[in-house]
Amino acid sequence: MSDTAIEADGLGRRYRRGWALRDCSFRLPAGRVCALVGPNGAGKSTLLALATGLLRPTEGTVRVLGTDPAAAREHIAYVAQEKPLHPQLTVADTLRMGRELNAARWDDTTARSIVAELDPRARIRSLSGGQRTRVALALALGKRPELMLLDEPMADLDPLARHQLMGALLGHAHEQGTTVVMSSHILTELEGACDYLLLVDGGRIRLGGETEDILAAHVLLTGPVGDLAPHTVVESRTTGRQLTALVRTEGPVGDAWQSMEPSLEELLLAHLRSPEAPVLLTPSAESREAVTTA
Ligand SMILES: Nc1ncnc2c1ncn2[C@@H]1O[C@H](COP(=O)(O)OP(=O)(O)OP(=O)(O)O)[C@@H](O)[C@H]1O
Repeated sequence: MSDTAIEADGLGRRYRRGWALRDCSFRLPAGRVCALVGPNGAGKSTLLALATGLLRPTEGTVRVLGTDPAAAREHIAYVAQEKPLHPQLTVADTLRMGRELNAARWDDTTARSIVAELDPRARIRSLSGGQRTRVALALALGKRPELMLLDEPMADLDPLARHQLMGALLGHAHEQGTTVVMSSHILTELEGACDYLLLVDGGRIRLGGETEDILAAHVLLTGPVGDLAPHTVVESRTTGRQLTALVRTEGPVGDAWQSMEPSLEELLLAHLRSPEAPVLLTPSAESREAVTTA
């Protein structure tokens, strides 16, 4: 089993109207639960589709579980944003199809538990968006994949269902050592769930690495307006004579400043408001290809 779930090197994808993703080099170690965040149109779905092998790169490479994405497909479960399922099949037929397609590994107990509250005779076309999500997640978990790629999986679930399914997903991932990549716009939901982070913005990776290490590399400073050197300023705001700034520290912070660790939401929002802030990849998130060829 590879110790790397995804490794991208100079990865790019162009559509007719321009680049959706460009110059992406990063590594996602295996066994992590990774939040994939970024604004609308940032390139998150494109990155996930490239990792499944459903899209081909225009430039660069992506390797998944140590091999070509197409060769790894059997070990990948992908839940696309639009949750494509066969509308005319029933819930029970859909799970049966999952079992037949993945006979060697199928986890029927988990798959059934995810859809336990649905009528097995109900046709997919008659289900609500959130109910379809349940079926799509049941298929994904039933497959016992090594890598789950989930594109906004929780977006149309009610808060209770979201809580329950997130718990089931994380419990399963923990038990099986599955790597999970989950795109989402709900930052507070990701905070407790994900131990790894990829921030994509404008088709490029802006932050990558262990959530804890990325948070620890930043502080929120409040103090008198003044020079913040040698620290790297991600974002700063002045109110009268008071300055509030999110910085990457380059040494001790002077006594004049009050410092606080930012929340994940504060950190991400500051980076999204400051596209010029330098990229930060922790050592584990650096592509080995890029490192060895640099
Ligand atoms: N099939 C396509 N044809 C042409 N352009 C596309 C296609 N798919 C995506 N794009 C463009 O590529 C860019 C990235 O889109 P993508 O769907 O990857 O973003 P995203 O981060 O997943 O967005 P969202 O959060 O809104 O789902 C956007 O500018 C989008 O318009």
